[in-house]
Amino acid sequence: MNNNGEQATATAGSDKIFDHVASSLLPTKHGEFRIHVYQPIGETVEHVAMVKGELKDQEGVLVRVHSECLTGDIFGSMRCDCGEQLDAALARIAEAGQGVVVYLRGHEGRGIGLANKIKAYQLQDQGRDTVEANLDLGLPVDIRDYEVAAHILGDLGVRSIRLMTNNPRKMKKLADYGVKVAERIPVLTVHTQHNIGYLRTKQEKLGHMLDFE
Ligand SMILES: Nc1nc2c(ncn2[C@@H]2O[C@H](COP(=O)(O)OP(=O)(O)OP(=O)(O)O)[C@@H](O)[C@H]2O)c(=O)[nH]1
Ligand SMILES: [Zn+2]
Repeated sequence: MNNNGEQATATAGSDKIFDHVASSLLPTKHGEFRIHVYQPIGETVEHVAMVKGELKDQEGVLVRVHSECLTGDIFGSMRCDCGEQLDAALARIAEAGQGVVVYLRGHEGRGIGLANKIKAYQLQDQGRDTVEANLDLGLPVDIRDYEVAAHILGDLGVRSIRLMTNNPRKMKKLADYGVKVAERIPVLTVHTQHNIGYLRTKQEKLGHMLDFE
């Protein structure tokens, strides 16, 4: 489907990697968006693009590529800043009148899944940081891939993006998949006693650009 909900097929070159399976208007507390659902070929996971305004052939489109975080996005967990970042991104896009949040399912826990993330939280309560906890579980620190996000942006027709992120790895991966990242826009959220350790580890071990002591 294109931005107006008409049927289309997502391809990059000749390699079709997903079906664009559904699209509808979606009124939200940030105003009206169009929601698009994408399903990778042969998978059951459903990714989402929340689109505001016309994106086709546009330069410098505001984009948030957001990794699913059930605890933060849905339940308002204060262990991380995901929910706050998602809300801030939707608000900023609404204010600009144009942009998209690409919401990546299957990215939970930086790719290790919900149960493993919760196991990691338990280890964090025993003093490990977010990186050490994954390693203690015998799991990689971050196995997220952004190819599908790049294809979704291609399907929406954006020419270049202003990416709302603090994560340089995400920027590089998207660029490696052919997305023209014109600018990075920091997504700064409030530090609390609950998330300060998580944010500090992101800054010190994962290279996130977070400007605090
Ligand atoms: N394994 C693990 N994953 C976590 C933890 N806290 C949050 N996450 C996951 O981390 C993902 C969010 O990634 P982050 O590294 O926080 O941020 P980012 O999206 O890479 O970068 P930004 O664009 O700057 O937000 C979500 O999928 C969360 O479920 C944790 O303690 N352990
Ligand atoms: Zn989170």
